[in-house]
Amino acid sequence: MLEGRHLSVAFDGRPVLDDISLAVAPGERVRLAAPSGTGKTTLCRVLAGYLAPRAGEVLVDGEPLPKRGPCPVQLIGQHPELTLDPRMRMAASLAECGASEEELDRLRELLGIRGAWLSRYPHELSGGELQRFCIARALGAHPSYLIADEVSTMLDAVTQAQIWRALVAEAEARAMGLIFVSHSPALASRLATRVVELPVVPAAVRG
Ligand SMILES: Nc1ncnc2c1ncn2[C@@H]1O[C@H](COP(=O)(O)OP(=O)(O)OP(=O)(O)O)[C@@H](O)[C@H]1O
Repeated sequence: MLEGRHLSVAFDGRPVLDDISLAVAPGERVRLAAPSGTGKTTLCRVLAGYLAPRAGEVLVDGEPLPKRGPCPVQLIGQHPELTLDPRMRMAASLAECGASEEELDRLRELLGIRGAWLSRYPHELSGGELQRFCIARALGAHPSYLIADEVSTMLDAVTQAQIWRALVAEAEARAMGLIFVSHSPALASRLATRVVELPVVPAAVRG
């Protein structure tokens, strides 16, 4: 079980998340829904250990996220170009996730990553091509929970469908919990097994 307990976050003294709790079970596909600017990305970052909340805790099977080693919660964001080291060729970036060669071959096949892309640098690939690498890296780290924050916003419909097919197949095969943010109602209703509505922090609390 992935749990966020009583999470609060403020930026420059302005509360964005106020006492949010949620729990996601293995195999669930939970959509985080809320208006733009409400704190969905912020919550994703907290749940994956990228951002420390000012109050509350994140637990996986009752334990805090590890400080070292592969994180059981992997986050894929909206900006793959910001995630990858611009000085590393894609093959090296992909290998960083620690998966075996056999597993990397399988993930490349699953996500339609072409062999010719491996010797390139990030700036020599399109956003959609880069995103496939980010997804492969996240899956290669064998997370128990995967958070996908608007991962397919920049992709055409065919690529979007291919990537989501792959993500759902992996999630089902591994009983991996999936938390996702998508502004596409059609995609969201097809994928989600549950929807969590994030409350808008009222102005009185925001100050
Ligand atoms: N590092 C930061 N410093 C200051 N404010 C921030 C920071 N990150 C996010 N915010 C603010 O926190 C609020 C929530 O942002 P967040 O990106 O989590 O919203 P969101 O629900 O994901 O929005 P969208 O649907 O538009 O992507 C916004 O008002 C944003 O401007």
